[in-house]
Amino acid sequence: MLKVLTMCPGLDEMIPGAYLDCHLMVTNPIDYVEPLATAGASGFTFHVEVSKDNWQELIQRIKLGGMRPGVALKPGTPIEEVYPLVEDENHVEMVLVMTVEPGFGGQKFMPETMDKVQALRKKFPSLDIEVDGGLGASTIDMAAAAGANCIVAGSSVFGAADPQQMISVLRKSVERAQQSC
Ligand SMILES: O=C(CO)[C@H](O)[C@H](O)COP(=O)(O)O
Repeated sequence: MLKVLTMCPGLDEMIPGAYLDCHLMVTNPIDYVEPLATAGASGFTFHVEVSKDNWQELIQRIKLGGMRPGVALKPGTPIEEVYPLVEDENHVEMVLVMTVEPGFGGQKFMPETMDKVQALRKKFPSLDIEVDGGLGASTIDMAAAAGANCIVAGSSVFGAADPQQMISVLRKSVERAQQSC
């Protein structure tokens, strides 16, 4: 069980123009909508596993807070669980397919999660699909080919001798995959 929570009000002003993509691995995401809106978050991604009863209200509140709603799912959660949230009139704008168990950086990419990315891309050709966990030079092509277009990368970028070059490797892989569609 993780207990660490850090909010940084005014982050948007400290890094002007940055897209602040906030993924909440918490039990009650609705409690954090207002604090994150105040902190200047751009995107608010909640977990489908804890939002079965209130995702419609959550999406509405996130939008009212001026943020972009996204939904995340853990490796063991079937992809079908997010379909209603993408298909609803008031829908999420991004799906985050976790490619490791949520919790910590530095874990090993789970290739079996790519079936979910593929299914999602086939059903929703223009949806933003994010992947998070173990993404780096040796795994990015798999994720990009499956249809992911938003990449969360920690260890591979911050541990690289040249972080900018690593970001470019990740970006080019996604661009190549998109061109070959
Ligand atoms: O927090 C995470 C899991 O909950 C992520 O996997 C993390 O942010 C990305 O780290 P890495 O690229 O090292 O896997």
